[in-house]
Amino acid sequence: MLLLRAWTPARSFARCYSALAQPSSLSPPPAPDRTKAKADWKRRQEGSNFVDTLNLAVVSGRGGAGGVAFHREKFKARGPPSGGPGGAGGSVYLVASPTVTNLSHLPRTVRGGAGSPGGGSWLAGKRGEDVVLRVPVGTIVREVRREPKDEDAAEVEREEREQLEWAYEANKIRLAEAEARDVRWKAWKKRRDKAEKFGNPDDVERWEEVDEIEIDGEKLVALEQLRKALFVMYPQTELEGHPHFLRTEHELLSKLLSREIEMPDPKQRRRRQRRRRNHGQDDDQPLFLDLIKPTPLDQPILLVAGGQPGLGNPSFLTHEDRSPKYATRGGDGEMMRLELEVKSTGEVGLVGLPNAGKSTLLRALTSSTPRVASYAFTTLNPHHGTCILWSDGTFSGPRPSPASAASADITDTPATPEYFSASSHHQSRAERRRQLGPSASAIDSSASERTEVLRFTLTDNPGLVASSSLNVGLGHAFLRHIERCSALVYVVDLSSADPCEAIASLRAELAAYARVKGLAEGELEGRIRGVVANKADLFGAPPPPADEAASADEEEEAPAPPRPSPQDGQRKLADLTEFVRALEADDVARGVRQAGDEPIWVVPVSAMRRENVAALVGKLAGTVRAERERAARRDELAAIEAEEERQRATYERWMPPAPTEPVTEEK
Ligand SMILES: Nc1nc2c(ncn2[C@@H]2O[C@H](COP(=O)(O)OP(=O)(O)OP(=O)(O)O)[C@@H](O)[C@H]2O)c(=O)[nH]1
Ligand SMILES: [Mg+2]
Repeated sequence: MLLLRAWTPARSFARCYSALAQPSSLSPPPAPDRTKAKADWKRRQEGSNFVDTLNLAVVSGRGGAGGVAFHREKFKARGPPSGGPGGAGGSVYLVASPTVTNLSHLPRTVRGGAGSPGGGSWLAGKRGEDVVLRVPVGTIVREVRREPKDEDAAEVEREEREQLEWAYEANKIRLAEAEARDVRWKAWKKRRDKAEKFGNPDDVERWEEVDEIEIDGEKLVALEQLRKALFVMYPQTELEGHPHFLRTEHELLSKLLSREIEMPDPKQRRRRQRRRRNHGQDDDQPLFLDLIKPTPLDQPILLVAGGQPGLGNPSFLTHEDRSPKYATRGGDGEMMRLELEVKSTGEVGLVGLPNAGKSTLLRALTSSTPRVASYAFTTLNPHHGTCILWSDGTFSGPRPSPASAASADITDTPATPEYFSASSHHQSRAERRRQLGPSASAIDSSASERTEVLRFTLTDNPGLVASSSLNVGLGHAFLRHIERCSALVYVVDLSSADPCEAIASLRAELAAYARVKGLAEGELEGRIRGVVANKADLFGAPPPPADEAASADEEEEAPAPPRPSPQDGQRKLADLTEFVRALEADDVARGVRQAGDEPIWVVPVSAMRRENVAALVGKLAGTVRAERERAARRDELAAIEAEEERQRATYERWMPPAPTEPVTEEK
């Protein structure tokens, strides 16, 4: 009865609830991440379903029970046992995939399929379906454990253990009785057979069941409950005094006691934590994965293994027991709670204040189309683009835009660019090519001759504001994606009042964030490789109006404020370069940067008008090549170190230890 009481849903719910309500004294629950909720809300407001942090539970499927059946055939009334084994439960795997960019496709609970029970005619049950979670490359996976630290949970565990011990004791008594009875029965049968053959059968005493040892009622209930959870019985079978069955039961209970297998939970009311490697020992660390590289598809990472399949009744066939009328149930699935955090990995990350033109730049250099608008925080999640450099000196990033509306297609575009609008969908290819203008056809015509020289990824990050590092606003939600880029580039608005001030502010934020996250001193500032001075077109005379109608409109409007001269722009650019050199010297003095490193480049561009972007691509390509060389050198060094370590370990294993005491020679 006690066992039943321990497993009633109401009780376990009350316990779970109190376990949640009472914070454990050892590990205080983390404060709710308000910034995350705010970031998600803001993204939803903008119509984006980008999710970069997620808590989810993964549960593997339960194994199917083995079948209990006997073969039936014409002229063969009592065939052999023919129950098939159950199907194994489905496991849950994890794969870091380059084709996934966020976690919005993942549900809160992921379940592996349950295995089907085995059938008659030796038919095995169907395997439960495996589930593969696909997460973006750059995802950090942490296992969250709610340890049953509080007294209530410990009490449940103690009760469970007690039930198991009682069941074990009851089974032991019954087994001893059954075995003794078996011996007596065999002796009695021998006597009776002899008497029937040679003498008077009435001389042999009647077979009498000897009174069995009385077992405590609670212990019997505990045994019955566990029996139900462990075995499937043939209909209308009474195996209470069956020695072979009791022996199998004894083996299973011993394994449960020594924690070789887990306690079953017949109704699946409670999910078990992931099985510890050392069965209940605390030395098994929670799972932690940092998926920097894509996982090979043939080597997915196993999170929780599916439950073991149950055995069919032929598995219990022995010389003594020719018709076993029982099979075992499948093992329970496991559960693991995970916390996923995506930190995008890009080769070059764009860092800048809001409205500096980072998204416009990404559109100009790659075929990625992040939203662009003249207000701050247009971008709320990172956007990636790939820039390809061809042998003829061109780069195939941007989709060529209609020449007549060169600027209109970039500024203040809706979320869906016109390239994807319904009208352009139904255009013929020739029609679209005509619309794209002569530049597109020039590139296309030489496409067969040119070859790809370099390909790199660029990441447009949300704009940073002062105190982002303190998680103000959507601070860390934005900064986390900068952490992983191997090279960083500042994007500043050259036409703003003080571009140097912008760089100083960005630099301070990066330094503070590195400090908050426990990164090395100057880790993020040290990754700055260049500065893009954007909006250089705002200096000097405005471009001529596109058509007459537009110029007529402008004449009616109030006169525009005077534009700064090209000389102003050059002066600002020189100041900016000087400021960057001073920062570089400071970095070298602090040891963040090496004196021989390539200098930080400063390139003026107009991302909107796509002017001087070719020069910028050249600089970015140089940076990417240098970074790749550096990474290759690092990998080489790590490989040499690992090899040295391996050789040292081998040497220590095979060489005799040095004598500790001086050996005295006998004379
Ligand atoms: N004149 C001029 N305007 C530009 C240039 N680049 C961007 N802009 C304008 O600047 C505004 C902001 O551009 P975005 O690309 O959205 O800026 P952002 O840095 O991505 O902004 P957030 O996403 O808010 O961080 C838009 O109105 C663009 O049209 C440029 O080279 N010249
Ligand atoms: Mg943007």
